[in-house]
Amino acid sequence: MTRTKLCGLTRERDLDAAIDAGADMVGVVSRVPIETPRELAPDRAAALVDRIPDSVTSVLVTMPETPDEGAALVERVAPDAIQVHGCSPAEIEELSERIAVPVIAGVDAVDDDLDDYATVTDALVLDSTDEQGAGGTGETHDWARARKIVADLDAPVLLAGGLTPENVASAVETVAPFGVDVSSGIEDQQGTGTKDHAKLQRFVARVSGEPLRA
Ligand SMILES: O=C(O)c1ccccc1N[C@@H]1O[C@H](COP(=O)(O)O)[C@@H](O)[C@H]1O
Repeated sequence: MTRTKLCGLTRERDLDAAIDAGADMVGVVSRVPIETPRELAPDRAAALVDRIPDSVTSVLVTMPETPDEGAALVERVAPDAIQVHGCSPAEIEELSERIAVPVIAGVDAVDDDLDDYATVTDALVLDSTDEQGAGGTGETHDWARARKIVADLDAPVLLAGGLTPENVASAVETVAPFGVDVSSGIEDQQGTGTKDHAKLQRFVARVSGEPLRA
């Protein structure tokens, strides 16, 4: 079974739609040093996380400057897992030692040090990142290379980067990841930070291969 993570949720109604659609994981973005419409203040991120039922994994997506900053944000937002972008393996190892929740590393699919991340994290998000390591770019990457990474790495890999309801079934077939992760591809217009509920339902249905829920 391929897990589905729907990310960059900014509104209660989008979060509820993601949960109703059957997402396994849902993500909120907070404290990132880039311009993104998906960024929430920590208290707002905490309020959304508080709404998520135990059956769905809440993921805090962030780009901490230091492990201390990441640990403080986890304490404030109280997610089930933290996804960090732009961190070195050493910083991730230090963060893991300070918190009680799993750490997911957001990494660029073209990097060649992914083994170093796999040894210190609970999972990887294999993404198309910008020069600061941020995701949410809406860009796909080389899925043939991604398939090899998934097969070779000793850690669960979530495939991200430019996934949409239209291409996700093909991505799953080509890459065979542990899970898939989407943000901009289910927005009403790319880059708005608000989700199109029909798109997110279609995305989850295409991953599971099940007919759309009523
Ligand atoms: O979404 C963002 O703005 C963001 C900012 C900083 C770090 C990560 C971010 N998003 C992550 O990007 C992938 C999916 O991106 P997309 O589907 O290509 O838009 C996902 O893991 C988000 O958590």
